[in-house]
Amino acid sequence: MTRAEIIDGKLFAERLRAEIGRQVVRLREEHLVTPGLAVILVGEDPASQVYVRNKAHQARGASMASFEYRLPHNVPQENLLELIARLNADPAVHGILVQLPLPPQVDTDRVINAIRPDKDIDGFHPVNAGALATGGDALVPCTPLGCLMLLKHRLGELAGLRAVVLGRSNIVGKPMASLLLREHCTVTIAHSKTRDLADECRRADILVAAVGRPRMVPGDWIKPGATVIDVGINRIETPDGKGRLVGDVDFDSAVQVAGSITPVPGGVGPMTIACLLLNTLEAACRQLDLPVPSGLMETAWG
Ligand SMILES: Nc1nc2c(c(=O)[nH]1)N[C@@H](CN(C=O)c1ccc(C(=O)N[C@@H](CCC(=O)O)C(=O)O)cc1)CN2
Repeated sequence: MTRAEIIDGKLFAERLRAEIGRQVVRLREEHLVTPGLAVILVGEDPASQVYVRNKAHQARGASMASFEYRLPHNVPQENLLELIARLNADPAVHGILVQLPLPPQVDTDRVINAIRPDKDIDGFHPVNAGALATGGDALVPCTPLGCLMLLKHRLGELAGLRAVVLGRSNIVGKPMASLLLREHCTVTIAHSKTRDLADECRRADILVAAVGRPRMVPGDWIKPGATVIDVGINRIETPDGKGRLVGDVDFDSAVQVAGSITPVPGGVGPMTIACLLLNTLEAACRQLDLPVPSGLMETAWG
């Protein structure tokens, strides 16, 4: 059996970010506007600190303005809501992101609902979630948007393909299913209560695994030649004590069966931040009634 093609999300994300950077410079030259991204981190979770640092760094790398807010883990919810209200009203800020997860004293839904929908570059606000589900103009959650870009890059036309999305979260599973439906795939959402999970997966031309369980999907759940998108980022123990990241798919067995597959790390993860920058650029253009640059993905891969 030949090995699957590895879908290089890191390279794709680098090229996409470079193209976003060129569009940001053009926006500044032609319209005197600099897209601004505000990132809020509550607490000291080590992984979240890394993601927030990377988001701010990559926003600056794409010539955007970046504003970082770090709040203590025990911050009262009201203080966080006040900060969001201030950023909602700030014309230099076009996109607002609150890094998840939040500590237990904070009601995540209240926080997400407090962000102005047109500045919600995570696409988590119910207005954006509803618009995506009903086929309207939405800011789309970054991870599923990144997955879709990788799929279109690999497969081109997706219409008619059978897609299984493993996982039903609001952040990945549900928006991923909506995006695939929008591309005219035949979509199944599978989850922990799905009967005959392995058989469901084996029917998929496209399998998106987003369950957060290390190496849950073995190679024999995969249809030969299928495209596998692994959203999982799970840190596991190793004998040397250093630990390492693995996905929700058992890469070593899956790579023998699939037609193409995203690795972990270096697959979907880097696309999440690139798509965040894309959403920030889009949000800035919409707020200022300027045309949203199109074809960025095609140009990036050009
Ligand atoms: N407000 C949000 N919070 C969270 C989101 C989100 O989209 N919005 N997603 C995740 C974390 N996340 C971005 O915030 C994220 C996760 C992983 C990566 C990434 O590039 N991963 C690398 C590996 C990194 C490592 O070594 O640890 C990879 O997969 O190659 C980027 C962003 C939860 N919270």
